[in-house]
Amino acid sequence: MSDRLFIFDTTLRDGEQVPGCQLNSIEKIQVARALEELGVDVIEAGFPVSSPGDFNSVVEISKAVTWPTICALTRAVEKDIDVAAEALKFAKRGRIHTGIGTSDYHIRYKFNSNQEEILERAIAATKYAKRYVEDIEFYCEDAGRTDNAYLARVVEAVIKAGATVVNIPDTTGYCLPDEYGAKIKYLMEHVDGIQNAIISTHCHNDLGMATANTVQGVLNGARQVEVTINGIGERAGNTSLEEVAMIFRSHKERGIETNINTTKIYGISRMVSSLMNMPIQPNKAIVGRNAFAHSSGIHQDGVLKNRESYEIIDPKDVGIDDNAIVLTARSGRAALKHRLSVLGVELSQEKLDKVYEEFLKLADRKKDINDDDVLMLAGKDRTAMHRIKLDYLQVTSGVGLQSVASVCLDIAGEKFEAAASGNGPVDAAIKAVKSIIHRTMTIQEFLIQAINKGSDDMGKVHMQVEYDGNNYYGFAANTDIIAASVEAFIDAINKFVK
Ligand SMILES: CC(=O)SCCNC(=O)CCNC(=O)[C@H](O)C(C)(C)COP(=O)(O)OP(=O)(O)OC[C@H]1O[C@@H](n2cnc3c(N)ncnc32)[C@H](O)[C@@H]1OP(=O)(O)O
Ligand SMILES: CC(C)C(=O)C(=O)O
Ligand SMILES: [Mg+2]
Repeated sequence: MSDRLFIFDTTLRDGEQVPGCQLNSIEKIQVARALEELGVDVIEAGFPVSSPGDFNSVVEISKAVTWPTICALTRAVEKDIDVAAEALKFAKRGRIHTGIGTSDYHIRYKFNSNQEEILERAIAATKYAKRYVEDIEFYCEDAGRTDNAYLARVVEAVIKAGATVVNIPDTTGYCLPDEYGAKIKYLMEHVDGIQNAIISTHCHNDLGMATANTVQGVLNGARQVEVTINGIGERAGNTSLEEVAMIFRSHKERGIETNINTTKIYGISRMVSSLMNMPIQPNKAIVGRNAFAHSSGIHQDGVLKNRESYEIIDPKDVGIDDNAIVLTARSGRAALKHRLSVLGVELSQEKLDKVYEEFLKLADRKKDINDDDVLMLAGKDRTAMHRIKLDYLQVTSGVGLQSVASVCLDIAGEKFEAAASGNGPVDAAIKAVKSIIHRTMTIQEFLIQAINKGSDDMGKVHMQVEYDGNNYYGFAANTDIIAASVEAFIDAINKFVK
């Protein structure tokens, strides 16, 4: 029998506290709907007393979302609780999340108070919130640095006062995993009435231990975890939802189940990153660009033989189409052969060895080896299937001269000629091609690179052409860089002229 772990997402509250990550109501609704689809149990939608905008977002999210509980944060202050209750009035299931700092740091310096007074304020706030909604969560802020015996007294008192969930935040990310786990265990064993409430974790990542602490909390009895997409949150962030969901999915033997549809993880991760303008570090677990990318030969060989040699998660389980075999100077023949085979090229071992030698020379100079590079090294003519081909090109250019180009295109076996002048030889040749093709196309990017050193070098051209609202990519390599430019342009055109 598995135990159900409730997922409380606070991307829109703790996550949104991060400088530069503020969202407007429309964006918050978009994220809230995606969280609902992902299968979270609770969405912490905001801190309504903090501003009219945040109040309005909680109202609108409450209307937009159907089944997850909508939670609003407050201080242990009556006005905050009144405003939160008002903001939650459209929620099908509303929760008020109130609380106060319980560590000596908070009691002495933030509140200039003492433990008994804080205990009274905690009870009063819980009772006050209970007048509005049944579901009350109480947070003991800085519980990570709160003495366990006092913490147990507060937890017991707020459960008696009506709290349905008690949150034990490691607000400053200070705890070690065994220490945090022991804290939860202590509460499970010492609080009278603990069975009447769910214990929640809320861990920050200041020492990079948010996820480890959360897991220890769960293994010692917590049944709700407070998490964010991509681990976004105050300072170094919160525990990331995707990590917790995948940890318990990967370790079924621990008997913990969530309602998360993990195949939605990657999509919402990208959405949050782009709406909040918060890039994801490439090596971020589960959702980083490199999380399923293999770039060294021994790993690539192992993965190609059996994915599980180097992958503990199937990328499809988190909504990523496939893993990536990235070709670099650390790749071996197995990876090169695989990429060529995906591109429809099969080589004998002898030819593969030769191409591999050239590949290594190129990869030492160029970090990113793409399909076009690989095909070029294998000596494959990518243009064989093209409908439009460059038949001939003649250009006059020089200092003090107007550049003029004449081109002839072979379009499905028929020849078309044109000439044009331009601002340089490439411009003249491109204009001549355009006068034959008659479509509105714009060159968005144009990159010329040398492959080797020396004046007899091949020039490689990458071009991005915009047509009818879409971007098409063209590539060509030639010792004549003007010819390479025109060929790259024609390569891009062949992608939309069928
Ligand atoms: C750990 C966390 O993430 S907690 C959530 C953090 N999020 C936020 O703070 C965002 C929203 N905050 C806000 O919009 C504002 O801070 C408000 C509206 C809550 C309060 O604004 P102000 O009235 O101007 O107070 P200010 O922010 O300067 O100071 C906070 C006050 O709340 C008190 N306070 C802080 N936490 C609590 C609490 N849990 N319960 C009761 N009082 C609290 C502080 O002691 C301080 O009171 P004081 O001025 O009497 O010393
Ligand atoms: C408001 C509380 C739950 C919080 O965010 C924290 O303690 O980190
Ligand atoms: Mg927090």
